[in-house]
Amino acid sequence: MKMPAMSQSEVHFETVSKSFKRRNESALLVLDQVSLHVAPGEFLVLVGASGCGKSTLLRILAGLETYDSGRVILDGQPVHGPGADRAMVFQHYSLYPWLTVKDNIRFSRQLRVVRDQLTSSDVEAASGRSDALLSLMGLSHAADYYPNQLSGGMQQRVAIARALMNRPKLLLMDEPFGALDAQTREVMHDLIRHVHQLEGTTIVFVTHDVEEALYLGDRVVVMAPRPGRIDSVVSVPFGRQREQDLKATVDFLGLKRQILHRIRETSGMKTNRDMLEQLSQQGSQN
Ligand SMILES: Nc1ncnc2c1ncn2[C@@H]1O[C@H](COP(=O)(O)OP(=O)(O)OP(=O)(O)O)[C@@H](O)[C@H]1O
Repeated sequence: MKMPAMSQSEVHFETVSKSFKRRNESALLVLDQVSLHVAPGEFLVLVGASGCGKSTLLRILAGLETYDSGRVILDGQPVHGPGADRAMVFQHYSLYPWLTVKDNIRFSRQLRVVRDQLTSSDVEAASGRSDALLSLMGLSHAADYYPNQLSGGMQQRVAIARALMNRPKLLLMDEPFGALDAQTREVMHDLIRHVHQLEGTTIVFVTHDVEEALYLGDRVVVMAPRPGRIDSVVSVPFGRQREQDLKATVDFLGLKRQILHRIRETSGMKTNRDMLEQLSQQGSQN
């Protein structure tokens, strides 16, 4: 199935800083002068230890969070709030339980049609788009199901289809597969890569899973915590045609090890062996 190519966003973070005020404590500097460029059509993945500011960076780009200084430029314009040019997919599926799969996917488009006072042919075009997305996501047979009749992987496919419905130029994904089992995640990885190739939209994707990051991304940005900053950027050298076997290759495993090492180094996390030794010492003292 061929779908019309979307336009693709370009993003510049320019020395962006963000802190959160805390009651009875000094403000928490969550992002410290972060600069980052996301090229049009790029699949960029953010990884890093818990609390290093990945979700905050994504939410700023979505326009859901403010920032204190610096600039976030999306297609030449500063970001000051959410917009129809961006769509976000979260870890939890957040579908409307009272709507069928088909209506969940069409809902945001219908709202837009009403708001923009578009014509009935726009509504028809929206139906064509939702049918195409249902087919792309392998959900045509489930168009009339309700969310509680779907597995987690199916629900997340609906959420992705819904996000794509308005042809966003930028798709923001915050650990979208974090709640799925390993097998379903693999299926979703190939699906989202296929969607990216077909639709061409720029994607910024947050994950804890380095294997997922390397399998999906054109580049992997490693962030470091306290304060949140960019530690390093890895250009993924595997081309865009990837298959699951790639994950077992020496080159893939080498890069994975290198990134995991950076995450451990920057987070100050102890290794498993350090922790086990500490626990066994505590055990022998008791
Ligand atoms: N609204 C908020 N108010 C106060 N502190 C916040 C708020 N949102 C996030 N934080 C803090 O900012 C820091 C960065 O949070 P963020 O969720 O961006 O990190 P993350 O890298 O995505 O973490 P994780 O991988 O655990 O999801 C954390 O210390 C978090 O507790």
